[in-house]
Amino acid sequence: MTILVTGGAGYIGSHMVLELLDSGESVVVLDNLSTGFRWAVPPNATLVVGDIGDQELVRSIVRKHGVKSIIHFAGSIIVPESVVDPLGYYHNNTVKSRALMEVAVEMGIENFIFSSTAAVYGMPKEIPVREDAALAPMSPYGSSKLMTEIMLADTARAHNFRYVALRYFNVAGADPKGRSGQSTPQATHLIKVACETALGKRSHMEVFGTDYPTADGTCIRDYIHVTDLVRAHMAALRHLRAGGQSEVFNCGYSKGFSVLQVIEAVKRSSGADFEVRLSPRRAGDPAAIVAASDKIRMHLGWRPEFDSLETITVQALAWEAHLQQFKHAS
Ligand SMILES: NC(=O)c1ccc[n+]([C@@H]2O[C@H](COP(=O)([O-])OP(=O)(O)OC[C@H]3O[C@@H](n4cnc5c(N)ncnc54)[C@H](O)[C@@H]3O)[C@@H](O)[C@H]2O)c1
Ligand SMILES: O=c1ccn([C@@H]2O[C@H](COP(=O)(O)OP(=O)(O)O[C@H]3O[C@H](CO)[C@H](O)[C@H](O)[C@H]3O)[C@@H](O)[C@H]2O)c(=O)[nH]1
Repeated sequence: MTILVTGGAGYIGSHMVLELLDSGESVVVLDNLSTGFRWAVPPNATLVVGDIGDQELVRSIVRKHGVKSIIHFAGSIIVPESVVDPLGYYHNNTVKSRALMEVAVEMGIENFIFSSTAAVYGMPKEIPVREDAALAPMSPYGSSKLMTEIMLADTARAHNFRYVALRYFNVAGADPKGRSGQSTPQATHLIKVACETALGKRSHMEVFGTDYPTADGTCIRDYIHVTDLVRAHMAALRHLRAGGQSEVFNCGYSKGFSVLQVIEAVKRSSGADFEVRLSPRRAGDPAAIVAASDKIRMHLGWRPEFDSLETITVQALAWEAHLQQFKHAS
């Protein structure tokens, strides 16, 4: 009953692999290492270096390892990059997800868990945003993920195929045991950038937009610890294995923090007072987005354990310091 984790050499995927192995599962990772790292896959998981769009390769992995469940993280993830390269994003996120799903249906995969995103909502009318809110992505990244969600829903209606799509809000933090963390060089995510600046890897950082209609003028996001997020996947897997129906769940804490509040938290956790420059808005950013999280709590019994901005920033800083020491990624 091996689980195929696509994108398992990446930030969230590597935490998923650790959680699965900790739970005694057998894991095979398929990753093209475009943004992931070979070292991020623990030796007791099998790593196949290749592309999710390579159907013959996926077929052979499913056959060889007796895969019954797929957790699909592989994709391109940067909102502003998707604005300048929409076709690249539709190709990697939508077209290749379709290829993967086609093999999943053909090979009788019973459980499929998909990494969706809060970006499918765009700028929601009501906050916290519920799963049944209008879907109006503001970036090709969000659209590329929404199109995959639509394909999943249609496929589940037509075939013996069940899925859970998890709409992640802003994922941050690192493995509490210090085994993995966000390692992407030239990362663009706020907490990662702030941690790099706190540790002197960058001379300063920027705040993108101070004229949003929020209390302090900067964007509000719901930051979820990566370990709580992968535990939501474990709950989704149990749900599907028990014969549960296809569902879509938000993954967030229902708590919003502004960009300036996050930077303050990183300053407090690190004790470093670094330079912060106020800059114009970045393309594709909604002003505020916070998850309604009652559905996942109720249906999957998910209970977060690390829902504090301080815990997230302290562990993200610890991982950043580890990276600097060992120069895993540069
Ligand atoms: N990080 C976030 O805040 C966030 C929020 C919402 C959703 N997500 C989603 O979660 C998933 C994982 O994100 P992450 O932050 O771990 O990013 P990441 O870049 O660290 O991981 C993505 C992994 O997928 C691999 N990959 C990319 N395209 C591939 C392909 N065609 N074939 C095989 N492997 C491929 C990369 O090498 C990498 O290891 C993505 O689907 C992303 O859209 C992330
Ligand atoms: O150096 C930085 C980096 C970010 N920001 C701001 O911080 C906020 C958060 O930005 P991130 O880049 O950390 O995250 P996003 O909200 O753009 O996107 C993330 O969350 C989305 C859902 O909300 C998607 O899931 C997406 O995959 C994931 O990258 C935004 O207002 C952004 O403009 C800065 O001010 N300075």
